[in-house]
Amino acid sequence: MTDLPLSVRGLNKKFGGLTAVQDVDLDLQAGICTALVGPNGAGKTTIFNLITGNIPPDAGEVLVNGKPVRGMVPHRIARMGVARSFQDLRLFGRMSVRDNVLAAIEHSAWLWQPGGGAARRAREAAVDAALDRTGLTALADARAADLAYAERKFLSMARILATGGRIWLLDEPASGLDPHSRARFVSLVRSAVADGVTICLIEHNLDIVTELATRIAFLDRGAKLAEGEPQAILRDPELIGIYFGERRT
Ligand SMILES: Nc1ncnc2c1ncn2[C@@H]1O[C@H](COP(=O)(O)OP(=O)(O)OP(=O)(O)O)[C@@H](O)[C@H]1O
Repeated sequence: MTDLPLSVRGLNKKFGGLTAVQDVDLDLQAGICTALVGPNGAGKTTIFNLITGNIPPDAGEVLVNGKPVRGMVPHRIARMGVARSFQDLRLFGRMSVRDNVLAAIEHSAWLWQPGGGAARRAREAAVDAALDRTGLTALADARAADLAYAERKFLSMARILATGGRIWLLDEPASGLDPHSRARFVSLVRSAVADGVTICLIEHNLDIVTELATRIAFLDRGAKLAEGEPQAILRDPELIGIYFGERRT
């Protein structure tokens, strides 16, 4: 057993003959940002999918606050405080910005309760706070499909914020952002970390990784090759060679 917010032990996943995740151990330490770094196809998103119950592992265990989650459906794991974003965002395009955030709460959060004025006010307050922190208040009534690219990315962050989850799994949340939006994103994540949120970040931009991550787990072809402080990992010539495509034999 462990007191860590999130721990992964001996995780394995094959898709047909392809080993996507191989014997991965990973500990997310409380209140820091841990980055998963590795080339395309290294298994990073699959690890998120295994943690959140979106796909079942072939072997291994995921512990949330020390509790095994094997066999639980995704919304149950989300209610334990695990909030995630997807590369493809998965917004409801025809719904308003506000309703997108509300839907995230109602599907996954511990704030959700079936009824009652107090519960409804708590949900509305959580939505308002999330829109405020992501700079989307003025767009609350816009359709998600009508948002600009960066605004959609921030909407995805607002959905996470509103759940009140204390463990965030962020899958390339800053990809494609312009420099101004990227700086806003970095400051949003920093303030969450300062609030004690535990974050696991999949990110290809190593500048953002350096800015946000206290630890890096480096993956390649499903296996964790190294874990440590960013300075150590990002200065390792072998890992950097793998990252930029100089394949090992
Ligand atoms: N549902 C699936 N069915 C079959 N193969 C899959 C499935 N999901 C992922 N894979 C394969 O598993 C491997 C790991 O994929 P994954 O998306 O986890 O990598 P990644 O490190 O997140 O890559 P990227 O940085 O490109 O997003 C890849 O070879 C991918 O094609």
